[in-house]
Amino acid sequence: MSPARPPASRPKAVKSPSSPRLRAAQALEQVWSGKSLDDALVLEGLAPRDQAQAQWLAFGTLRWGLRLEALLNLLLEKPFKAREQDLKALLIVALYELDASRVPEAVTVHEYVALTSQLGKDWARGLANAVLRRYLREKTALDAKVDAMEPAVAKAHPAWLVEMLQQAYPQHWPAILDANNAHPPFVLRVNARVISRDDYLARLNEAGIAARAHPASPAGIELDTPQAVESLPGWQAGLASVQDAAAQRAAILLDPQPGERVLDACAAPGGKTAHLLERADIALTAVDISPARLKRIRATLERLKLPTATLIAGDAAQPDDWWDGQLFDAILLDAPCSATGVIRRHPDIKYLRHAEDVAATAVLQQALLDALWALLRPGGRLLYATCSVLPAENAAQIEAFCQQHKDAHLASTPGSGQILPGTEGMDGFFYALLVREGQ
Ligand SMILES: C[S@@+](CC[C@H](N)C(=O)[O-])C[C@H]1O[C@@H](n2cnc3c(N)ncnc32)[C@H](O)[C@@H]1O
Repeated sequence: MSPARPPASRPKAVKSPSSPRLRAAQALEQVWSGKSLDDALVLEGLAPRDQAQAQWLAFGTLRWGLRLEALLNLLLEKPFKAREQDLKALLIVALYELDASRVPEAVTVHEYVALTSQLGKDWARGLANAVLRRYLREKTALDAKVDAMEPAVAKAHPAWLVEMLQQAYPQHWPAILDANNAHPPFVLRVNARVISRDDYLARLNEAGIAARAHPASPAGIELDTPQAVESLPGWQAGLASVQDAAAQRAAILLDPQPGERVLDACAAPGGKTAHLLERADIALTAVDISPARLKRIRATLERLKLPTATLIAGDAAQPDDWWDGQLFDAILLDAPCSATGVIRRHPDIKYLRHAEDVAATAVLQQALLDALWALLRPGGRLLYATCSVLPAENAAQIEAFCQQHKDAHLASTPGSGQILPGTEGMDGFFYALLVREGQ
């Protein structure tokens, strides 16, 4: 009698797969469970080309995932079980790639079918093959079916956000959804301390990088295609930074004057801190609650060769813990917010934010405003900023603040107010410049 054969070993899923497609699928699965895309997408160990593909797939899949999930449901006889979320994520990435890439479809299907084995799910090869081939056969009809579903599904947004946008912008909400699904432009801010915009445009031109002056920001330059920052002329010498034109408005609106004491209250990673220092010689204090993020400010100021600022890890809503008691001439409060204005840059927001977060964030913003107002000298100005499009965090927040603080006056400065995503190519932002009455 021959000895009993050992049971056939089941293939095991690979932890850090070499396939960029699997890395994107893993990232999607982790964002579903609450991780940010920055933390979820692991690029280590991939060649630069594969890193770019993993990023392209992860961003595209998160941008359109809520729609692709509905599409996948139309293709399945029964939904995936909890232990099959890895397979579900892989098929959603596959549907995105089949729709968005120019790789021959048969090759793409073949690749994804093979990847089911790397998940340790050989049994799913037939299923993946059938689902993806049926999608290709019935694409037009299936896409039309999803187009006809409610806007939250067809335009891939969470239903709560669509409802809030419809309420706030009864005319404009469809354009906001479209802008959130568009690819963001790659925008630079030229360091005005060391080079003019025209001269930096000439440097880009010499380097063969197509770019033009941004119409919405005096220091802004928009590139035709995104670039690795290290390949930009004078990057290490601090000639330029990456920053959307809407974010570039903060320093312009606060307009720091030489010698002023300025507080940047929620400062990390420091894009606006640096811009303030590029515009004037000021005594700047930058506070952020996250010590890890505060380190990034230091690195940014060093690269840009800017004068030092006082950097403090602290809670801006509890100034007694860190304030030296001297009033500020100007304060920037770039408050934590829903980030609903920058979804085109951070599509994971569609999964990570929830309706109840908006009210909770508004409470935090109010506490920050109240605490910081007491630090402003009479006649001084506080610029309140968010990258949100929701009135509860913006206009309604400021209206309530002005009602409760009779010494607060809302300045009607051009360029302030609500910027909707896509307006003049910008991210969605909100600015309110408050002046404290008195001398
Ligand atoms: C919108 S981001 C600021 C972006 C920054 N101004 C820039 O331009 O690079 C908000 C920041 O607020 C910080 N933050 C959140 N709650 C805070 C608090 N209570 N006190 C101070 N900082 C806080 C977060 O760590 C985050 O870095």
